[in-house]
Amino acid sequence: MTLFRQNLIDGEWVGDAGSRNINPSDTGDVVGDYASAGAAQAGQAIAAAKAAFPAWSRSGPLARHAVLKKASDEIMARKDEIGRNLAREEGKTLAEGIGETIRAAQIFDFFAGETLRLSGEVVPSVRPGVGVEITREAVGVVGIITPWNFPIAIPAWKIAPALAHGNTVVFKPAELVPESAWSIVDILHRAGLPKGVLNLVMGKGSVVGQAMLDSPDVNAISFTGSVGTGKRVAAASVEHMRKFQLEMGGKNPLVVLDDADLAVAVDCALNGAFFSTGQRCTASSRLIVTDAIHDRFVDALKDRMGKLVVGDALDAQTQIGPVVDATQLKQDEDYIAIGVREGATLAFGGGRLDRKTPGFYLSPALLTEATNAMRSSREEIFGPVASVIRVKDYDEALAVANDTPFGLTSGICTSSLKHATHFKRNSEAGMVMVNLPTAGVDFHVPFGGRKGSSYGPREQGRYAMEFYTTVKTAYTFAG
Ligand SMILES: NC(=O)C1=CN([C@@H]2O[C@H](COP(=O)(O)OP(=O)(O)OC[C@H]3O[C@@H](n4cnc5c(N)ncnc54)[C@H](OP(=O)(O)O)[C@@H]3O)[C@@H](O)[C@H]2O)C=CC1
Ligand SMILES: O=C(O)CCC(=O)C(=O)O
Repeated sequence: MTLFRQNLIDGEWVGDAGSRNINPSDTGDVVGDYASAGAAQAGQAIAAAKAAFPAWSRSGPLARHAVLKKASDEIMARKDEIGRNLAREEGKTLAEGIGETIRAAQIFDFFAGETLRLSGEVVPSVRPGVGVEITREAVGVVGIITPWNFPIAIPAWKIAPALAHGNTVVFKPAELVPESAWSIVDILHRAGLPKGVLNLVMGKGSVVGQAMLDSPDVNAISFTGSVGTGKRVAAASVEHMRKFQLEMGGKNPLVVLDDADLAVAVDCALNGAFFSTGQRCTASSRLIVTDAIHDRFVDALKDRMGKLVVGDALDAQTQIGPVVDATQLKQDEDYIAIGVREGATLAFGGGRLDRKTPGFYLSPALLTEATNAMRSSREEIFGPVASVIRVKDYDEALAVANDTPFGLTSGICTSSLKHATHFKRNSEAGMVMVNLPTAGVDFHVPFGGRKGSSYGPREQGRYAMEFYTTVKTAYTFAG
């Protein structure tokens, strides 16, 4: 019998089956059927969150700590099962799926701790006899809209701080990956959240997401996804004068200098560009390589790419799973063709692969002799495709790295302290890596970028409080 999952609205599981979840490694495998909310149900979820807000925002830290800690413990205890489901619905490998599930458990644990670390300030006024208190309050109803590429970690790093700081939530996950989203909502619900505090509205972005954008009762929206949808979130949020936070694309550079350790550089490129099938906003899609190491780097990278095992995400041997769906596969292929038309050389991969099961398998692709002006070097591809751009020296590498509309992550492989230090200071990115892949970040420190990649306060770690709280300054005349 096919699994069927419903939406959670005001503490009740509701809705008829409306959308089917398919395994991208085997399109004949149905993960389950899922409710698909309409605008009316989105409205009910928002109303429930609004009604639940006064009590939840006044609940003490211990009540919030208990729920978040319990959720963390259950996610960790069920990491293999939840991680396997994640790999089955999204297509990242079993190891990546389990790793991401562990990361979600760690995030809930971190924010359980945050509930006990909340603090304010008491400062003397410039006026005698007056005291000033600076406190943080919950924002209200937070709309959370998430993408398909990190089906459990991204919902976790938005939902956990929202709840920890006393907000109520309306959560709309990506339609492609509802099982992971459903699992964490089910776990949090059973962990003891009062009704209405967390509402799940699976459904189409153009319907459910849009209803959230259009509602005056949604006080803040945290969004991760494409630049196009991010701009819609921004425009609608300005209209309603609400807080909003956007995490969007990247065109992240990995600079490889002549003095780099070749093995480290190739590891960083392979991991950053192709792991998770390149479907990370932090992926290294531009490999900017100085002249003297260029040919050795390309040869060594091609050699390693040739050994990558591309296959069914649930097969323990697989290193690169399938692309998430047919639309994304076509986008990847289109960009490879665009790169070649613009003059790059397809030095490795780029073709569809046949495997035992029908799936969206693409051989990781390397474009060489690329320039930074090519569309394939400027626009986010979001697949296992990287371009190598040859430069003469560090100065040119830095200029090319910064010449992009995006600014999420950047990386440099070098043994020079001088260049590493200069790059950390001068890279126009929110996160900078030295001798590390551009993708794969810690869960307890700020995450976010500059320019077209991000808007609003940082996510994750203590810095998340900036978005999920609002500051109040209170003056008291005590005589
Ligand atoms: N920065 C990142 O981490 C990500 C970047 N991307 C980029 O975006 C491209 C397209 O991916 P895609 O999944 O279509 O990205 P979208 O921006 O369309 O999707 C992200 C989320 O927004 C929702 N959404 C869609 N339309 C609206 C709307 N009008 N109002 C409110 N919410 C809406 C989606 O719902 P639903 O999909 O369920 O309809 C999903 O939950 C990728 O190829 C990649 O380049 C994609 C994912 C993550
Ligand atoms: O690289 C990471 O660890 C996180 C990437 C991410 O958040 C994303 O691709 O949306």
